[in-house]
Amino acid sequence: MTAFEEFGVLPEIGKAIDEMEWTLPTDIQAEGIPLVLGGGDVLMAAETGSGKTAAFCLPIIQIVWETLKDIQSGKASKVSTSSSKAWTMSMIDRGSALAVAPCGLRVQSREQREWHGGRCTRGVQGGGKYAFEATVTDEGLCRVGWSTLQANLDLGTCKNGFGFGGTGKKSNSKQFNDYGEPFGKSDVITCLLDLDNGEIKFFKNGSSLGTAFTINKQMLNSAFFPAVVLKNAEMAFNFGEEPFKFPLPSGFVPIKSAPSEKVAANTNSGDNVSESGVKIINNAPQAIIIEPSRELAEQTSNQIKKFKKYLESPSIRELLVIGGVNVKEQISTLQHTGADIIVGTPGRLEDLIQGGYLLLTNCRFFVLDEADGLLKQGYTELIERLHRQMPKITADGRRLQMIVCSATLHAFEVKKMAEKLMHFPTWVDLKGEDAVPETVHHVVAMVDPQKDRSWSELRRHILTDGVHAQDDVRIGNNSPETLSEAVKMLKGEYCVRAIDEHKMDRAIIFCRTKLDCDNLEKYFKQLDRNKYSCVCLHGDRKPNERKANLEAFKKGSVKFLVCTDVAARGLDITGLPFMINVTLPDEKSNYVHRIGRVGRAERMGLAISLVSSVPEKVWYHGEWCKSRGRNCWNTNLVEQKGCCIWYNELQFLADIEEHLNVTIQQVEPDLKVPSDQFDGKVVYGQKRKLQTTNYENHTIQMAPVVKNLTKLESDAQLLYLKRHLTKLARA
Ligand SMILES: Nc1ncnc2c1ncn2[C@@H]1O[C@H](COP(=O)(O)OP(=O)(O)OP(=O)(O)O)[C@@H](O)[C@H]1O
Repeated sequence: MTAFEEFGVLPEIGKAIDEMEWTLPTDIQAEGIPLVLGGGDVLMAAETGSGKTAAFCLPIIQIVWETLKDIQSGKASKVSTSSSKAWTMSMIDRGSALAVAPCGLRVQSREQREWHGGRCTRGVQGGGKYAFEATVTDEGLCRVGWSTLQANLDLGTCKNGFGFGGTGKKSNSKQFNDYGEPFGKSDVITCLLDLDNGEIKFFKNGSSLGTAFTINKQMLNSAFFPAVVLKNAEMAFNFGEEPFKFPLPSGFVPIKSAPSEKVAANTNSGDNVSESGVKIINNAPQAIIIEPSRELAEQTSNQIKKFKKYLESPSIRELLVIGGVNVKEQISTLQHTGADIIVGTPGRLEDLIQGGYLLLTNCRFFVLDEADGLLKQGYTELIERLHRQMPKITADGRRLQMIVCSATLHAFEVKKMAEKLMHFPTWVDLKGEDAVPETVHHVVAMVDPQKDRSWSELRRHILTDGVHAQDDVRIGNNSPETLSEAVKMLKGEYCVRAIDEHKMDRAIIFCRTKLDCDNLEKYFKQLDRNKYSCVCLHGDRKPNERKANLEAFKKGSVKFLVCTDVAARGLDITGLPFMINVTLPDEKSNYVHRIGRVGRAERMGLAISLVSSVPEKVWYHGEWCKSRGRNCWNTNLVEQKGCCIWYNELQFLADIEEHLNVTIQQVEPDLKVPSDQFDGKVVYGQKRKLQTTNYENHTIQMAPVVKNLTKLESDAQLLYLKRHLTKLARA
């Protein structure tokens, strides 16, 4: 049995892991895998390079495969449907503060400022006349009526919801109009839906209040569900389980007596367990994994391919859904081959979902990798929208599981999102704060153009970004602009010096802008295209070039990868020894991610950040810049409607240090890293020699303890036997 199997992983997956020569799960895997297998929502916060990808991919692959197997063997079709037949208020399709009693026939909200609504587990469609009774059981504000599944839970505030409120108003599409009369505690409201004539009306304590709404023809084909919304109030429902308190007008029946062919399931609530149970639908995957970049999505998809290698009959179909690739191919795969697990970037995923090519009806895993990054990139709404469209209980009765990962999960946005979308999530948080792995040595080198005047004598230097084209920049003038230009020149020199000093033959180099990357690439080529062979990875490069460049770097056919933050997160390049930050990121979490490209999987890495001691004027093309930087040479400051800002790296350094609660070691401009600074024994890119690793030497570490325990157990057993035999002899 492999160590992974002891954590509940299937032997077939264990075999694939064995082939990858992973001996033991990392800490995050040991904690995370059982939690996901157990069915919970999990937030995984662990350092860069600690193996988070496998921590969520392995259990997902396993459950997806087990489900496929169940479907194949016909087990899934035996899923109980008894509860699904009940007419109750949904435990799932409801606002966060709406409590539903276990019987499902009484709801309450004690929220005083906001309205919280809910819908019934069943609805009706396709003609007929139906009714249910709602009784006000406590003081407060109530609105009750009918809505389709597309309607807001806040009944009456969109075109798909029709409500009658206690203040004597009817409401639809936020139009609140006088209707009937007010109602309150102990009043019984009969809600009547006439699908033959397209009418909704209400009775109060048996007296008709007249027609409240007429339903247009288009909407009449939709399924309508009993719905309610409350503000600090309570209501009880009778869908026909009990005799009604007041007689119904002729032709109307209690909704519970609707003929089965007219009954619709509330698919928002997962009460869509059909008699035939789970079905495989080609374009309705079981898992959606969202990644912030194409490269990362591809990497995760490749890992899944490796893990699922020995899972056969049925085999798992995974699909990569990223931009820059022909969408028609993705659509065709979805329609013809199908997909069980989708790994994708947000934009393309959304296109396919909105286009109806990708269905969320069977989705049981919703994974946000690099979640804080996704939220910071502005995908909060998209995530919420997708989450809303996913059934909260799957067709075989399992709850939708949401898994959220990052090395920097300690962000306000993440906590807010988790509170809103996740169901009692468990935090697997190994450090309790954002942290840098021990395997990364990170240092900063000050670039001070006032102390280091070498820039004034440079005969050859990096092409700078041109922000000072309109400024009076010249040697001898110590203006902020001149010093800023000097920093740009010096950074090119320091970067080359760092490479030479550490004899780097493999490094990832981060620049702030795409232009900075291009300029550094040019400079390297100008200096020596073999010694400093490099490729660029940033958003202006074509998808194919990006892919080829990353491949070239991974294969070692070029030494340096010059990139923007597009490559900051998640990229896993085995044994990468060095990383250089030409400019610090303004987002502190990105510092953690950037330096985390080295020091992964227990290998050592060195990260050097060049930090300007003076403010540097840089490009900043915001929404106001029509071309978003392309051929834009507006060197005015943003305050003057331009596209430049003054960048204060010292401040960013202070922010990073405060966030990580560390003082980052400073090195001299010679960029030597004192060997006694760390343990002095490291070879960057290789595993630590003298220290025991967390997982590789685990068995060796544990051996004496296990031996001791075995002896104690055997002693205890002998003692027991001796006593028992003595007792027997005495008897
Ligand atoms: N149990 C294990 N044993 C050995 N190597 C492992 C194990 N788990 C993961 N790895 C390796 O560790 C490296 C980092 O894993 P992964 O990319 O999942 O890290 P991560 O925690 O997601 O990092 P980041 O936060 O940067 O995205 C990969 O090369 C992976 O193959």
